[in-house]
Amino acid sequence: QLRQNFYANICPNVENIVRSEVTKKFQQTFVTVPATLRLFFHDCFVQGCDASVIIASTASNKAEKDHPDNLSLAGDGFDTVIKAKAALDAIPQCRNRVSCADILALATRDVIALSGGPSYAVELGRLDGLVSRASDVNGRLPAPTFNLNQLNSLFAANGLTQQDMIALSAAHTVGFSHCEKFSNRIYNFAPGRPVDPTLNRTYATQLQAMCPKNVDPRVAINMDPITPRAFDNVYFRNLQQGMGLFTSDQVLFSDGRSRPTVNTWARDSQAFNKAFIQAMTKLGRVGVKTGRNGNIRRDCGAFN
Ligand code: HEM
Ligand SMILES: [Ca+2]
Ligand SMILES: [Ca+2]
Repeated sequence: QLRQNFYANICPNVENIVRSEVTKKFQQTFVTVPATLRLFFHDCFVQGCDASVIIASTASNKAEKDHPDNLSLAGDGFDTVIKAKAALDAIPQCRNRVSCADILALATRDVIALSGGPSYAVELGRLDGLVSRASDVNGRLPAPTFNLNQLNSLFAANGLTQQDMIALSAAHTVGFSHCEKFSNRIYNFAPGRPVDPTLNRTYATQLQAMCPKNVDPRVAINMDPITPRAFDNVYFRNLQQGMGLFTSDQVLFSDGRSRPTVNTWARDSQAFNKAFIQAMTKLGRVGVKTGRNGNIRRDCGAFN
């Protein structure tokens, strides 16, 4: 099982070394924050938190990162882990002793704190996985069109409650989305009703301006239009205003079963922070590898 201070005798400075590399990377580009956070989520939901998402494809194996749902993972997340790993490997005592999965868990905690979110103790001791197949991603990641039942059942399959799911969705308080991920909501929602009625009218018009039909597919927009670079509970206030970007965001307010939680966390950032920390800690326990199911990779992007 995981525990805090797992590396106390193996690599006592691991947390400082990772934090200092993540901070350097953050100073170069803010994208480090959303990229690392999303990478951690996509790792944990497929084969557990085992860095399987970081593995590169080879001639004989199409890896998770080349599944369509992972193609939009920003390179800066992978790069953050690789840089932190290199810094650890430069210290003889730490060389190849810290798993890539744990580095990603620590880096995720650090990017959240760097962008103004809560900090928390990270449980450690994950091993890196021995399998990474694109086909394993099928059906394991949520789609932006999901309704509450679909969200709840996918998160429940990972041991997470509706509360955890709502708290984790607030990760969309930072970062970007490509236009195609929500274009259905602004152009062809339903026959005779092009715009999703749960979408704020002004916001819908702004989205149409930023994402015209036939927009360059590389265009990406802020998911939180108000505080895109702050990890905060404005995500929930946006939902109250009809400014959730995806169906899967806005449904948390539209559906009466999740709306009370959204309202509470929109009002009370302390309560949100507490729930978020608990949910991230639970996310970090999903499918953890121990013993013969894993190892510590020498290169996070390739099996030993
Ligand atoms: C609840 C269901 C979720 C759905 C349907 C969903 C879907 C998406 C989609 C479609 C994007 C845009 C990708 C793109 O166009 O590049 C995105 C971005 C993002 N997601 Fe989620 N997501 C969900 C939950 C989460 C969770 C639990 C986390 C982390 C704890 C997370 C973190 C992020 C981040 C940080 C980004 C921005 C990435 C970037 O700017 O590079 N998401 N998500
Ligand atoms: Ca994984
Ligand atoms: Ca924000």
